[in-house]
Amino acid sequence: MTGQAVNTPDYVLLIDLGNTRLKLGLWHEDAGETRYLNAHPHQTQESLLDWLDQELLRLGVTPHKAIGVSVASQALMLALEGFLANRSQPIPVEWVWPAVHAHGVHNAYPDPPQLGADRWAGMLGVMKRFAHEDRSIVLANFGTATTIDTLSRDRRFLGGLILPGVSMMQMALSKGTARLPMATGEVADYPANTHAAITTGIVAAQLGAIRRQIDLSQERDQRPPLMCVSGGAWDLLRKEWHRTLPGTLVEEVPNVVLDGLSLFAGPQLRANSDGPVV
Ligand SMILES: Nc1ncnc2c1ncn2[C@@H]1O[C@H](COP(=O)(O)OP(=O)(O)O)[C@@H](O)[C@H]1O
Ligand SMILES: CC(C)(COP(=O)(O)O)[C@@H](O)C(=O)NCCC(=O)O
Repeated sequence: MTGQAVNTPDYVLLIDLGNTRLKLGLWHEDAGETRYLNAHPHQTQESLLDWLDQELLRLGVTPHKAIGVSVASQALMLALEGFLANRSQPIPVEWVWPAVHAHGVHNAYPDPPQLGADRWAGMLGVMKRFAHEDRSIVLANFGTATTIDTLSRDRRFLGGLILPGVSMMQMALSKGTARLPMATGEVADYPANTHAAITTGIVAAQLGAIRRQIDLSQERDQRPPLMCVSGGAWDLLRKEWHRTLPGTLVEEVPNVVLDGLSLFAGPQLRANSDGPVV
């Protein structure tokens, strides 16, 4: 029937369900590429599902399945699965969980399910994107939390840091003290007002943590790592990054988690994985 979405076996919906936003992509099997769609916050389940409905209507094709990672609540995952399963053309969801090894990457976590699935997909995403890079890769994701993960030259995920994200740091200071506001100041060398003092402290904490991981790679490899950055809060840090870490190679990879997920979308590529896809 004209105008009706067709359930097409060569399209796979990619879902990155973070603590703040859902990020969506569409993998096209024949073209071997991902169309990055959009992102939406999920303060309320209802508004998220309304938004998703609109996004799916706009696609013009119905993916035959979805592949996702989630670090959000089980309840939200189930709501999303139910919503996609109950459409006139159902889209079953396969969730990707961290494994000991997948797509050429070894996982440092002795208990892989403990690792955030988004961090694992991020490591696979940089691996895919920079397959020929002969240096360590440090991926900093500035999401709800900030994570700073290192992939070694021989493609082992070595481990990484978790710290509160930019907004979470701002909220913690404002909620946990009597006198500190939600800061909106500018970064300064020696801040002389409260807003600037908070903003500068937060930016310094974020970039200082990254410097630590860069220095560790430098010591181990005797050369600097390739730095990759992603996440909604990166925009707030970009300017200060270039001021405090001049000369550091940096690649902006906003869709790196979706890139990692796309490895599980194609049958040939998926066969290379020994990780659980459940
Ligand atoms: N329009 C926006 N909506 C929500 N968060 C935003 C927005 N713009 C920037 N941010 C920042 O991005 C963070 C969320 O980034 P995101 O990559 O979506 O995180 P997550 O993967 O945890 O869902 C927020 O904590 C906030 O600091
Ligand atoms: C660290 C995280 C909260 C980051 O989530 P995000 O900010 O991307 O929503 C998430 O990856 C997570 O819940 N991890 C589990 C613990 C771990 O990775 O060790």
